[in-house]
Amino acid sequence: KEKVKITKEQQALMKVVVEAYNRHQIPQDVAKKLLQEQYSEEENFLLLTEMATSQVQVLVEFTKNIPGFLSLNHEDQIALLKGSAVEAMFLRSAQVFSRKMPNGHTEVLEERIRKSGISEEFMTPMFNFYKSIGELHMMQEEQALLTAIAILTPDRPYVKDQQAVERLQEPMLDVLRKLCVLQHPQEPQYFARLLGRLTELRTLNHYHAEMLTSWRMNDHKFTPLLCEIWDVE
Ligand SMILES: CC(C)NC(=O)n1c(-c2ccccc2)cc2c1CN(S(=O)(=O)c1cccs1)CC2
Repeated sequence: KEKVKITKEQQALMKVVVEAYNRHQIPQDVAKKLLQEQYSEEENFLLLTEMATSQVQVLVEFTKNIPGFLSLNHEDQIALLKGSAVEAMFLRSAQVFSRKMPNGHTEVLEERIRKSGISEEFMTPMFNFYKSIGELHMMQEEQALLTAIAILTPDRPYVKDQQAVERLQEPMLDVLRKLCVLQHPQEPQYFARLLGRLTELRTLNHYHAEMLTSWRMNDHKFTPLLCEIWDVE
């Protein structure tokens, strides 16, 4: 059985990505607000708008710290950010949702999200995803690398130089694969399960587009940043 070894430069790459991931966290006070006293549907929606807007800012800062990203063609940088924004939001949501919270908090959080004006039909796939991420008990290195891998997806719409994006994504996939083998020796399928979550994420893109349409119907307002990153209005 070949001994899997993470090289010095892979160690360095992982360190940069994990530090960037941890440096750019959503302000806890915003997440805490969701757990505080009873909110109306309208206020829950506004809170999610605030959290999602803050997360997009965090996403942009994290992405700028991915080695090589800023050397990509500028239009491609925008195409990758817009193409991955919703997936990164769902991935971050799943990580926030499956974080160990004082007992009862997860249920309160779920309640607030369910009462925020999002149509019932999107709740099941959304919460199924949160739970499927939670079951993986991902380490923060895995969370950071998986988010970077999702952002560096070469076949997003309008990406011109896909090879350049592949050249950035492949080293991330290599180090994540080795990390999974080293951290989960008794679960050889773990890396494949992580990548399977990325496939599940893509289906959530579709649900999100439908959510947006239904919100627009009942005249829900979003922030300029969300409108820009989601291409609405
Ligand atoms: C952590 C942040 C990024 N999560 C977040 O904002 N959530 C969370 C969520 C999940 C777990 C814990 C805490 C929060 C659920 C939902 C959203 C946002 N979206 S949205 O972006 O479509 C939206 C924006 C405005 C109105 S609806 C709807 C669903």
